Amino acid sequence: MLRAHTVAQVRAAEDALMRTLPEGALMQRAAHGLAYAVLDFLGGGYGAKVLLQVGAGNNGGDALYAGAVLARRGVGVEAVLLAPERAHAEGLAALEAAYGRVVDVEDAQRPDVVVDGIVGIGGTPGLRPDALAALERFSEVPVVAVDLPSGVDADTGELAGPHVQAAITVTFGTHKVALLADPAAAAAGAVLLVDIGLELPEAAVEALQSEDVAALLPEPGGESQKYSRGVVGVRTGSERYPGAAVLSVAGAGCGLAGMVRYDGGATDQVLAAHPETVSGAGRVQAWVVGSGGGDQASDALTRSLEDGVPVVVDADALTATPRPVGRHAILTPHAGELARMLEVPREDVEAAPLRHAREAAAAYDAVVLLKGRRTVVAHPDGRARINTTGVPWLATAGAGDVLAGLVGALAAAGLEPFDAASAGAWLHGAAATLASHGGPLRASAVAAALPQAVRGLRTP
Ligand SMILES: NC(=O)C1=CN([C@@H]2O[C@H](COP(=O)(O)OP(=O)(O)OC[C@H]3O[C@@H](n4cnc5c(N)ncnc54)[C@H](O)[C@@H]3O)[C@@H](O)[C@H]2O)[C@@H](O)CC1
Ligand SMILES: [K+]
Repeated sequence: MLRAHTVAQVRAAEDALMRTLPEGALMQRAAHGLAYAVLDFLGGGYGAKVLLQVGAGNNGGDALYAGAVLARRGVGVEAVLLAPERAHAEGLAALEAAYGRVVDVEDAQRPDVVVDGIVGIGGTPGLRPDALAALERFSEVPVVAVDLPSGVDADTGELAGPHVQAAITVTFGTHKVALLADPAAAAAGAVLLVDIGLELPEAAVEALQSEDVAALLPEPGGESQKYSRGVVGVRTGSERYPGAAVLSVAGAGCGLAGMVRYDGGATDQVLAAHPETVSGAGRVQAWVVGSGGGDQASDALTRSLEDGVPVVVDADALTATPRPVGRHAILTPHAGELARMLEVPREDVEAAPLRHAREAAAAYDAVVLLKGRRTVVAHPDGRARINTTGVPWLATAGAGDVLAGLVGALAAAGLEPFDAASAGAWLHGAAATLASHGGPLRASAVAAALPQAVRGLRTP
């Protein structure tokens, strides 16, 4: 499991560890990890040029100490001090002892890499004009961010004005929430974690990794039969929108549940595309409702909720969802749908997806899966998972229908709603990556790649 912690959690863990270590030891661990990441990024040290942007706090201290390590490896290191009188004194002395130079930004040589040590977890969101001006001097040079891209809100992943756009972020001790949650996560680039030995409490936000998904997936045994593996019922699509039915049945029919039952208005098309489907109402272990259901979606939702089994609620059924609906429901909106559900502008949801997914989970007392580049799964008890698989090509019509069906199959197979939603998002993204191969894809290709994504988890 990849774990992300809040600033308060990190500070408490750092304080506890610092009491057991010699002064400055933690910063040395951080700075060495940072220096080696920069060397890796440069592909070697000798003859390269690095410019450090150094703020007033320990984040700047990390950059200065790392600069000293780099300078001893033959890197030409220059440092711009954004608050010269408050720059980390020992870090500065170390840099100067290694023949690194402090320069005014207008005198700096063109570097191969800029190191962003402006602010870390002690920063307020946004960047001050002097920091912004210093960054703009070499705006086309790749940035390695120290701990976080400066300017983002560490605990929420929200932005408030200008921020650094990093190629990579080297973070210390644990991930920060902003490194998982969009929009900030999109500013972090690739994230490298340097272990500095922190003992951390339960994470504020998690991201499932392949081994976590593998452990959650159902495993058929010799005694298994189709009913014991779970039946997923699908009430999506309509005569007018048969495609949504075909695609949600394709997701539900990924093979993780024992059987798919279709009970909607597009039976002929569903059976033509997926002859293994059973048609008509009957007992199921989870329902999927909403996609392309038009006016019938609300009725399908009511009947499905009455069964008391997990219900995946998508698309047209979302606005008909009672509030609270209860913890057997899994709501799967995109930003526009969540905005309508919470009666807020869509831009507000996009600017703060983690916050809005949590608000909706609390308001509906249900698991909420908010689709996006970094899909958020929020539990009404406050837990949240953020999905890191997928490719931009996945933003294609029908992909959400496949996801709803897949999550329904996992719930029918016995996964808790929170696990079904987060494992479903992971597999959906992994299947999209396989289907894409770096190129465009159709939603049906994502569904077709699901068995391969599952197989990949079982044979590492
Ligand atoms: N505490 C520790 O033991 C360790 C801390 N480490 C580093 O220390 C960082 C935290 O250091 P600090 O607590 O000193 O805080 P920071 O260095 O993150 O920032 C605080 C300073 O930046 C200024 N500032 C705040 N917001 C700003 C903005 N928007 N624009 C410009 N300047 C702004 C403030 O005046 C303050 O002096 C971590 O992110 C990490 O990089 C690491 O060395 C690991 C060990
Ligand atoms: K930084």
